[in-house]
Amino acid sequence: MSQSPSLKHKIVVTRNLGPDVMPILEGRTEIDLVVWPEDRACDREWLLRNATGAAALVIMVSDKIDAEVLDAAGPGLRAVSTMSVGYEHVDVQELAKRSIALGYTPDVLTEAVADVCIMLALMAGRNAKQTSALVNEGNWPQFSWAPFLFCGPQLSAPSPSRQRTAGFIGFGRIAKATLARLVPFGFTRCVYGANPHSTRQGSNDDSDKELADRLGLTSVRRVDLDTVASESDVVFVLAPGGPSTYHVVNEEFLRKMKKMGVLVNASRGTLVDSDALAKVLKEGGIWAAGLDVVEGEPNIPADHPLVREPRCVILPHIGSATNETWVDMASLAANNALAAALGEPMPCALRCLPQPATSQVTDGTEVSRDRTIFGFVRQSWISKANKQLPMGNTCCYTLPESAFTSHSPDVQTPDFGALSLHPRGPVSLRANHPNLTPGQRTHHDAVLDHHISQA
Ligand SMILES: O=CC(=O)O
Repeated sequence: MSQSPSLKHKIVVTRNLGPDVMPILEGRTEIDLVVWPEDRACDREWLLRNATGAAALVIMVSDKIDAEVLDAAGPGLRAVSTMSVGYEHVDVQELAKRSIALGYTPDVLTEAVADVCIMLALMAGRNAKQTSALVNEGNWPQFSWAPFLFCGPQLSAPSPSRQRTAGFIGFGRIAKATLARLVPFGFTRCVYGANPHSTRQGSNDDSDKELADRLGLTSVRRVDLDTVASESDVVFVLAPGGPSTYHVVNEEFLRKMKKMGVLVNASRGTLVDSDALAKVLKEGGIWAAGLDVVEGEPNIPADHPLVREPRCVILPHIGSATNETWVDMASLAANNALAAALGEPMPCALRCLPQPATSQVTDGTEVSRDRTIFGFVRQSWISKANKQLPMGNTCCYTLPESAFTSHSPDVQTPDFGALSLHPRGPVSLRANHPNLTPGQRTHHDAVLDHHISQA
């Protein structure tokens, strides 16, 4: 049966996802697809205008999603789907308040970003910026084979007695994939820390030991940030952005690093204080820095203090930019949006946020406060349902408090501690839909639509 246009689910996409991926959304008769038509970052005004009535938004890191956009979209918005693993550009608390889910794209980019971490460590340590510039400027003849000119610290251990230590701020999937790449370079030790505001203390000795054994390392240790700074030959910054990690790499941290140390940041620019880094580089406090991200990007002018530092290699946030990975990320972002719009569970949703696409119907007893994320009900649906649903059996929906008070192991951020805005406990609804049986997972809007059409 063909659907009338007004019943179609609107998906707004802020950047054309290319010929390999757009067909996932194009040609779906149930979808009203609206795509930003230009080959540049989407204008906010366009997004505000076009978001109206959307069931899902597919967005890029360059799109800021806040209350204004969510207001513009209206109560039908079920999910925001970002083509990224990071989501600092999305106001997750605002999403949580409105029970809007967030789709994102972890895992598929892990290897590509880990590759770039190694590339940046090598480029920064080995003077790639200055040396390639002199070739590009036609100055090779002046510098040919001057002894020690452009020497830098060797990434690989030059001998077994000179062991290398890798340091990480943030120790999630990308950090571990980067660490694995460092083993053939002769790195034998790893120290890692989260951020100074984290409430999580101490190592998980078992998993650290298991990782060390698996990779053939002498040790993997969770330590404080001072130790990460002082013991590491290369410090990799691979933690989520946001207020809790803002400027964790500040002048104090940098001053504790080894003079031959290299700093690599492939996560978010806000974790590193750019002015402090420029100052410490200029004064020789550390050897070099390799950055895929800079605070304030993409508006980094040519006279930015870090751009002017000869041993600061800067890439324009291309950590995940391989053909394979971007197709995978774009496909996942499109599939997340499609699933949410159709009322199905997203293939990859942020676990700390409500999952409005599905809910667990119980027999009326409170679902235990376990880690399940099913069962959270959209506030808009509850009020709509209370008005419109006939009364009958009781369905309870529970809020998993733990989802808001503990951190997802995926994201390792304490920001979610702040998401305690939802512990409003189980919500009871009365409905007499014949298909609502205890334990069943169903889709709110589908049930509601059914009721309305039966009424
Ligand atoms: O930075 C890129 C991402 O978050 O995917």
